[in-house]
Amino acid sequence: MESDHPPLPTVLCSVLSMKRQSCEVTLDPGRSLLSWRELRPRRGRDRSRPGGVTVPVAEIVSVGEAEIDEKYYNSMKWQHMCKPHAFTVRYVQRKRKHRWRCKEVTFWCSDEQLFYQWLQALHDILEQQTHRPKRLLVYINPYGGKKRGKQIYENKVAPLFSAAGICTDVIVTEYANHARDNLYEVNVEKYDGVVCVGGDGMFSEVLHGLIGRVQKDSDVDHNNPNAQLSRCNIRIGIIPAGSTDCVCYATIGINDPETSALHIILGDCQPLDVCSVHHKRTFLKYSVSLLGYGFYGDVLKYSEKNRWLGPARYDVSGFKTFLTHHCYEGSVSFQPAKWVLGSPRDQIICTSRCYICRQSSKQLEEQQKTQACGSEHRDQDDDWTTIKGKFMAINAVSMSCACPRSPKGLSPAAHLGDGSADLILVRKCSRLDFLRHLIRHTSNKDQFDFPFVEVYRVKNFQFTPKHFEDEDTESTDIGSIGKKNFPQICTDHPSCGCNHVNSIWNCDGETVDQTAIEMRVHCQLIKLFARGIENAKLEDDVNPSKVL
Ligand SMILES: Nc1ncnc2c1ncn2[C@@H]1O[C@H](COP(=O)(O)OP(=O)(O)OP(=O)(O)O)[C@@H](O)[C@H]1O
Repeated sequence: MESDHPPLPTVLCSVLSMKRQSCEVTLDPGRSLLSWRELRPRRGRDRSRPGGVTVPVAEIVSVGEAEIDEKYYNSMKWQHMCKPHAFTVRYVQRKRKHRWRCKEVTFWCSDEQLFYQWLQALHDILEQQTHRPKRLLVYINPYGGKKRGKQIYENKVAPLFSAAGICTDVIVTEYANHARDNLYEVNVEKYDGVVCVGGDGMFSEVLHGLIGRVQKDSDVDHNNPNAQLSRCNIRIGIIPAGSTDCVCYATIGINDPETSALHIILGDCQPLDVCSVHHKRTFLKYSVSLLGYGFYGDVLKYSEKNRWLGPARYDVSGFKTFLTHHCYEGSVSFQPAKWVLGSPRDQIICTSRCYICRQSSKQLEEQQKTQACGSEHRDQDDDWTTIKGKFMAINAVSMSCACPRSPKGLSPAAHLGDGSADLILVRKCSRLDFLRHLIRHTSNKDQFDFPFVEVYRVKNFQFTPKHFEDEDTESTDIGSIGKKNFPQICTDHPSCGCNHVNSIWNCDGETVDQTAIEMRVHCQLIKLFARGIENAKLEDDVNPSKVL
């Protein structure tokens, strides 16, 4: 009688040589682990402790025939090898602060047959990692950040892609929006991912190109603020080479090109919420990190005027904006995200394999199933909350927005893929109070714990500046009002600090001209080659390569 169970994969275990030491090397396909340990620990090592390394197959970067170093081979002849038969395994090694490095180890086999058996077994097991990309489209911004995009890609990323057997088509952009426009034309189907080498602006270009392309292909009108956008299944990789690299930092935990390249090679997948921003029935932009009016809008306005200062422009402009201390009047309406499990002040940080994001993912799947069966999913329209006032800042963040300058970010407990954004309202306050609020972003204290700060977890919101409410809203474009210096109405005396012109919206570091906007969160609209920020303690229990 035949058994119903598939045959158990056989464990391959051999004695191979590594750095002139005999090692017991084991490939356990059942547990997806490659491990090795020295049979006789080298002098100076603790002999009572069996040393060894275990690497999950999921973290092997590549396996290949070793490049033979003649000198080394000659010194190996004592092992009775008449021909060199060695293979090299490259794998991920975790360093401090979420930094990854590609480590390599070479094993020497006593005969050709054993060598091919190992090579075949390792190739077979890597073939099963079907989520890994084989072909990538790469866009390089040669002018982002310190203008080192090309150099970073060629020196740190391309050699790793090539070692991992990834084919690439590389486009060095020639003008702003080159990547975005190109994504409307290329045959994206033939790629497993799109990689951008640059900063947040470059990522935003690729994001707009890809989402726009998918909506075009599936006949979705992106000008309709209520349209159900089609999800993009092609993943985006970010090789950080910009000034801030906020999206990379918040999804991987570090701005490091080699770490990002390794996440791409391993085929990581992190779903990400995207917010659409509209003015009436006109699409303006997509945002994945910060949509900020008031303080962060003004910081961007000044920093754009001073691009020649390079990355330092953000500090200069932040300081200047703080000194000007403007507040803006208007009304904010929003619908709370009632179904999400977390709240902005619960201190539950979004980490890799985040439970809250996974729950949203399940809900999204169920919603899509219901829609596929013909039932309409309807949002409730009756739970709008409106807040009127004078604001120093209105920020909607769909991720923590952590970056090296602000390691906790604007909303430390915001989630990457829960389908919501944290709406932070900083009401008019003294300069000192505002400074206290800003300083809290760099400390462990709750930055929302002030009487002038409110935070809500929302699925959408609308903002109307004060003067816009007083005007004929159907015919007036707010951007042009600002430009014409239309007299502004402040309900207090002019000395109240309310600004006479509007601020602008800062949408992921790009300016938006219109001030009256509506924003909606699209749950897990795109996917990144990332895994969220690893919780070092948890990850240690689950897998990483470690000395046992
Ligand atoms: N070849 C190019 N010439 C001029 N501008 C370009 C080119 N390629 C891309 N851009 C534009 O440059 C802008 C800034 O690029 P990028 O985001 O890479 O760097 P950055 O602004 O220094 O970094 P960050 O956005 O992280 O602060 C983007 O908005 C992008 O559209």
